[in-house]
Amino acid sequence: MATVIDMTNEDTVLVAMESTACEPHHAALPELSGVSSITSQSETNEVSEQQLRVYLKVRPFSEEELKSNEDQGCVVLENSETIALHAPKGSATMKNSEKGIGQQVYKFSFTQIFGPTCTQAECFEGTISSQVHDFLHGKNALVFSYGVTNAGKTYTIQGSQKEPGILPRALEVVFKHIAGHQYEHMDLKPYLSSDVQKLDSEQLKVEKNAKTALFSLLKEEPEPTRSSRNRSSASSVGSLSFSSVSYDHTADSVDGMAEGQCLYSVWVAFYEIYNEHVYDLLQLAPTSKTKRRPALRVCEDSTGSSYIRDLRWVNVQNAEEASKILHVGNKNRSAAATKMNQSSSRSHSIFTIKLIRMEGGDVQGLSDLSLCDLAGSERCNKTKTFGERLKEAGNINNSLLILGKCIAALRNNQGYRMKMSYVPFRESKLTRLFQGMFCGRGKASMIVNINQCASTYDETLHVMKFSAVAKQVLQVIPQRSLESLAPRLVGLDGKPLLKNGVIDDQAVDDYLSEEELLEGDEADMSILPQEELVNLVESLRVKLLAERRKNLLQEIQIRKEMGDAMLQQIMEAEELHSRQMVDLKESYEEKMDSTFEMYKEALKDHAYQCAMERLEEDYIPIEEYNEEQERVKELEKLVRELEKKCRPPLMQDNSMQTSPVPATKESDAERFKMLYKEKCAVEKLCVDKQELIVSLEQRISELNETLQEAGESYMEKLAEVQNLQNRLSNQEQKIESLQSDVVAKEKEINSLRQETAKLANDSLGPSRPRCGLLVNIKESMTSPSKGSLCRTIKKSVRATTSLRKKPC
Ligand SMILES: Nc1ncnc2c1ncn2[C@@H]1O[C@H](COP(=O)(O)OP(=O)(O)OP(=O)(O)O)[C@@H](O)[C@H]1O
Repeated sequence: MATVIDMTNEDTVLVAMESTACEPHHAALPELSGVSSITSQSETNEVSEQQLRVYLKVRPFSEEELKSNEDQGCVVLENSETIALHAPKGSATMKNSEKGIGQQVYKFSFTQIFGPTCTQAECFEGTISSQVHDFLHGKNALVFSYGVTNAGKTYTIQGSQKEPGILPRALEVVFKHIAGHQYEHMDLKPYLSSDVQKLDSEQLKVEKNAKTALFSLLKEEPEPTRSSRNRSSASSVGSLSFSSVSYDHTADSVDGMAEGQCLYSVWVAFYEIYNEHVYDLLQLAPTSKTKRRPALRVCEDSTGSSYIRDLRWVNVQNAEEASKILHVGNKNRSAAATKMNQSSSRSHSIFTIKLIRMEGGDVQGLSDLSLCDLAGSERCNKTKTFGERLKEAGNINNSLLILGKCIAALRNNQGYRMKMSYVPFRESKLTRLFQGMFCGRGKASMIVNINQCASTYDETLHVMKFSAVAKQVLQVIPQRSLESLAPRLVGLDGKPLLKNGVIDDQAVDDYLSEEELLEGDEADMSILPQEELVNLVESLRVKLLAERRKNLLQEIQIRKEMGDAMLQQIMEAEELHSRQMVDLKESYEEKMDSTFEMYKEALKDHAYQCAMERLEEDYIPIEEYNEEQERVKELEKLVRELEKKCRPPLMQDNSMQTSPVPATKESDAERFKMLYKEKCAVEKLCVDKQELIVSLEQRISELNETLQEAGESYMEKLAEVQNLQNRLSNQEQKIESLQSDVVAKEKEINSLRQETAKLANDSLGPSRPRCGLLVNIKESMTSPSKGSLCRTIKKSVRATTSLRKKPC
């Protein structure tokens, strides 16, 4: 049976969130389910809070999808706010739920759900029409469509020819609203994030040419503007003066603007964020294939608001012109996409409308409405993306992930928290650009698009979980934010315009020039007029003081709460400690008892063991015992017999007790004597034996001593023998060496003899003078007085002969 998880339950949502870590929510959060309209929960004098409005749009099945059995009842609309997702067979969700991870059915609630049969008009009315209304009244708004590829995001925003989406409808409403009050000149242009720039005639010309060139891309000239019909009224507008600054009245456009009349100027921009680069879709794409589109930089102005530097703003006079701009952008987008071999939107595209409001000749307000068509949130592995596509998918997923992180962090930070989470707005271009919208500069809303296809169920579920968290974000909207101040009007150089067209050099000199400020990506700032700055500083100072006071009170409260909590913790710890001590004592006592018992048992065992051992030692086999008993009996019998034998003389003694008494005494005395003699003899024998023993012992000790002496002398002799043996072996070695010497000498002598004989023979031949070693040897041999060699030879000959004579 399918288990149902209600995603309206916030905790369940948090558990279900896969990619975003969320902490448990605070009680101050409003109830999540059943939010169908603006639920402005808490309104103070300064700020109002509003839940982020998250709408759901369910796309109808296409014919192909129906043919390929995509309709498996995965999406069930329960009512206008609640939807249930049933995991189809084969989906990862179903497999996981079968393994006990996750659920088969998830329920989600939305601000409002638009089913497959809903029209674009109903969708517009139900979603952003109120935001468009706010935009017309000076508030900023952001709408982004979110969903997987092919879920209908672009269709929701742009729609088709027959069924225009929310963007053309918004433009329609805007132009309807300002009809008759349109400022038809282009000389007031949005500048930085929230300023207005006054263009001179040259710039105006450039602006007009650029617009014409842009429209020529569609091979169409802009149609005559509806506002031109109101030119008469606009021409009556008198001189323009601005809230705190005025500009030169010489500009022809502002001549004749009526005092108190409200006029509007509409500007649009269309750009995309592709692979973390911002591209202007209203700039002509480079014709050369190798040339890359120039990427634009995201900068910040003095108020910390992000804007895109060098982004093209085009003045539009009616909805048709605006939709043409949309077409030009789309064309550029698809041209770039074709170059990059794209098939579906792989970038986040943003269409922004800026509305400049002038009243009584002053620029009174500037508001913007951005519609962001996010790239599909599909996962890389599912879509089998590689190379460039993988990089794209990585960037898309990354920026969406960061958007998710920002939303989760914003959601976590709302309400009371000891530690605020870092909101990573700056980690992606998308979040960096729309940071202001989440920080009180306007209202944001999200239209989640889903299809009902079974094959994309898992991705759709992921999108729904993301939106479930997004829906919990509370937007804090200040009643009077910095944006509610009139925008600054700046001149060509970006410096504020002062009264009578004179630039306050002093004020300007106090600040860096725009160029200087624009140095570096982050340091792009503009200059505020001094008076406004003073006011601003004063209001900020008051705010700061109030904030500090609030913070101090909060800190005191936090400290108190922390103190209480710590005290509570200490008390609990103490209680726990004492409980642990008692437990420990009890456990030790138990342990001691058990050890005591153990020892007792061991002692018992030991005693039993000993008894058993003793029993074993004393054990006599029964046969032996019986034999012993028999022997005892025999001995007793023998004793009895002996007693019997002894008895007759006793009986005789008894019977003759009265007559022969002296005879008995005599015999006893004799016996005593005899016994005494025997005793003495035995004693003497004992003494003799004792003496013998002593003498024997003496003899033994003497023998021992002798033995010891003999042993010692033996050992000495043995050592001597050993010594002699060593010497003998030495001598033998010497003899051997001498023998070998002798043999050598003999050989030598033999050779000498042969030599001599040879010499003798030679001497018989012709006489030659005798010389050389052999002659000397012979001479020395013949005359013993000559040479020591002869003596040596003779000696060795004698030694050899004597040795030969001696026995070895
Ligand atoms: N409500 C609807 N009624 C009829 N057709 C729709 C509806 N919504 C979307 N479609 C059709 O579904 C298809 C996909 O829509 P779309 O291109 O808007 O999706 P997407 O989410 O923008 O996709 P991608 O992220 O790839 O750009 C289109 O053919 C579109 O016409």
